[in-house]
Amino acid sequence: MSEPAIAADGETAIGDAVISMRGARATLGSRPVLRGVDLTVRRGEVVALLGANGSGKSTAVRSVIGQIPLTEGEIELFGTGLRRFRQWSRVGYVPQRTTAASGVPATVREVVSSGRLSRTRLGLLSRADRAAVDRAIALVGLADRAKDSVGALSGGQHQRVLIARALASEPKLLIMDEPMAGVDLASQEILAATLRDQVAAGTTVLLVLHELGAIEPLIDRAVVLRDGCVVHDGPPPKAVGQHALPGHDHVHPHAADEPLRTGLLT
Ligand SMILES: Nc1ncnc2c1ncn2[C@@H]1O[C@H](COP(=O)(O)OP(=O)(O)OP(=O)(O)O)[C@@H](O)[C@H]1O
Repeated sequence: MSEPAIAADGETAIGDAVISMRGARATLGSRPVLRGVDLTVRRGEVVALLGANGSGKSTAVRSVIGQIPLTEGEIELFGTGLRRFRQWSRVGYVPQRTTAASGVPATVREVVSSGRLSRTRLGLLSRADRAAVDRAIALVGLADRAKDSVGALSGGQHQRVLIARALASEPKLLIMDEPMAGVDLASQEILAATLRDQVAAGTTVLLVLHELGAIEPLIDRAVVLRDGCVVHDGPPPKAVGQHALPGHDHVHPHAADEPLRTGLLT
């Protein structure tokens, strides 16, 4: 692959790959979970990674951030091979939420501040760092809860804290694993608005989603995985009828003439 062009501001030029995954294979236990995945996300794009339970979505994004090693294939972030990539403050990651609240007795501000550490020297937050933390907390609508323990928050508010933590480093690339899962409607609307602001500011976004829901209008492209392989890479599939209802765990894609088979149903 050719070297990406470098714009005057030192960023990769518009249209260049921020995430480039080629021929990715990964195994968990003895199970091949990624079986040759190609995934490119260009600067400024919002890409949804869709697919049925167990199709490999979380494994793909966790490989992108170096949490799961590939057995074959290559990953580049901002044009740099993952092994040499060090600029983690440019990447915000929101993991799949497993519990409503963590057992750690930390306040909202403490958790969000931890997302800023990659920007600091020796882990000391400057006045500008603290301002960025407060901005991230305000973005997700939790300014009045900054001193509260995260344990006292609802599931949706907890998810907003995790997103504020990812935003605290003012990342150029935001990767979120099912950000809307188990989140109440009010929090979903706040999250959709937060994401809209990030996209408007030019942030590149990769989202693992079960359904497109409130963020559908923001999505440029959808990549659908099935059994660890890409079965669709193109316009987001449209949810129609019953399948547009919240809680429905898959999406029917419909092309003009013939339904597009993404394998989400089987
Ligand atoms: N540690 C592990 N050891 C063995 N298999 C695993 C492990 N972790 C996950 N798996 C399996 O790997 C497959 C892919 O998991 P992954 O979490 O990437 O799927 P997913 O598409 O994100 O699914 P979901 O929508 O349920 O989050 C699943 O079948 C899962 O059971």
